Amino acid sequence: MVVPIVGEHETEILHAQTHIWNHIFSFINSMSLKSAIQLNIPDIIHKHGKPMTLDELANALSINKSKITHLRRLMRILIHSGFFLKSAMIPLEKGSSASGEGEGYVLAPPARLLLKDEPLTVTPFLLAMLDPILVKPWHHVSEWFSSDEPTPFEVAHGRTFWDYAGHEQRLNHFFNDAMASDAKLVMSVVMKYSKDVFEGLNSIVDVGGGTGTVAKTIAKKFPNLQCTVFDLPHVVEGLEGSDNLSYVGGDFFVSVPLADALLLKWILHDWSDEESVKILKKCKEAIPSKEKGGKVIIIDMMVDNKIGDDESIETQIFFDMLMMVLVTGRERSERGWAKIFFEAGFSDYKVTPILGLRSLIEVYP
Ligand SMILES: C[S@@+](CC[C@H](N)C(=O)[O-])C[C@H]1O[C@@H](n2cnc3c(N)ncnc32)[C@H](O)[C@@H]1O
Repeated sequence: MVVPIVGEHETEILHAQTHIWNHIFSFINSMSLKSAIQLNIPDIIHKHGKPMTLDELANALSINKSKITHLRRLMRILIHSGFFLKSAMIPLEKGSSASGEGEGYVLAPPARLLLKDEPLTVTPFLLAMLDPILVKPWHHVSEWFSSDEPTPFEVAHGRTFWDYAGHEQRLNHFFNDAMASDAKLVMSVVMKYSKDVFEGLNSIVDVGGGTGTVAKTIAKKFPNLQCTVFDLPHVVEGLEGSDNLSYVGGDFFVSVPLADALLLKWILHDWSDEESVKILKKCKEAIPSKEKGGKVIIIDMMVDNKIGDDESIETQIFFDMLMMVLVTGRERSERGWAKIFFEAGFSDYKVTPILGLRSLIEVYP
């Protein structure tokens, strides 16, 4: 143990400085990960099939030779943040310019979800959330607190997120791709553990269903169930349905297509309580009574402070801040959810916590 040679007061100050530095530079974790994805590092190491030396990685990346030692520094932070491991391997060949440690890089378990060909990849979500369009509003949060604008996004870009996505094709595409990638992961779990929520229905509308990843999964598993994807016109424009899948453009503040059940995945966390109650009231108008099987199925976060582990708590708080900065929404506790359900005239709900930080909530008229 190193005996401190400064007093208690100075030790405290120096600790405080480290804590602040650590927070100042937290973005370096996200940006380093983004660089690795853009360089295709997880896929290259995965395809290599065995531990990959720095030299082999540098060759495969065709980076400028003068950058090899910098690549090692990038890999070091990614090892520290748990995306790669170094495993002991064959000794280095003579003349190698690698670090001399005789080890190669392999993927750590979370990096598997960053592979491009992995069906449940999170890469499109990562690239979307760290795109300059979505990062810029974070520079305007303090200014937003003293402005009349509803969101920092509007301070930064002069219009709402949804309006911007309707006019800027690049944002529309990368955001829809991000949502589709998340929808695949979520549906893989829902179809395995909660498929029964769709049993007995004749029709379902995926409200704000994006480009239809969720609805396509349901339509395939339930060929007799009529599935409709309902979203803003610019999102569903030009998309082709199939026998039991169709696309409808519209605005859920105006009306929602009629169906036995409605699905709202990652919708209500985008909106304030007041706006969410309006959407839920439109949903209630579109479904039959509880006795006739009418229900709204919500897939969204239910904040639980007793969740226990620090990473989960911090991730819930990150999402709540994200909703504050990009849109007018929030993440809700069970109490927050119950409040908007009852205000919109629903009578009961059932929570199935099968999706990690998110839950499947059935809400009955
Ligand atoms: C966070 S995304 C969720 C997409 C999809 N449900 C998913 O989880 O993969 C929110 C969706 O709501 C749609 N949306 C926003 N405002 C809308 C409105 N007024 N009427 C219909 N859809 C809307 C967006 O276009 C977007 O596809």
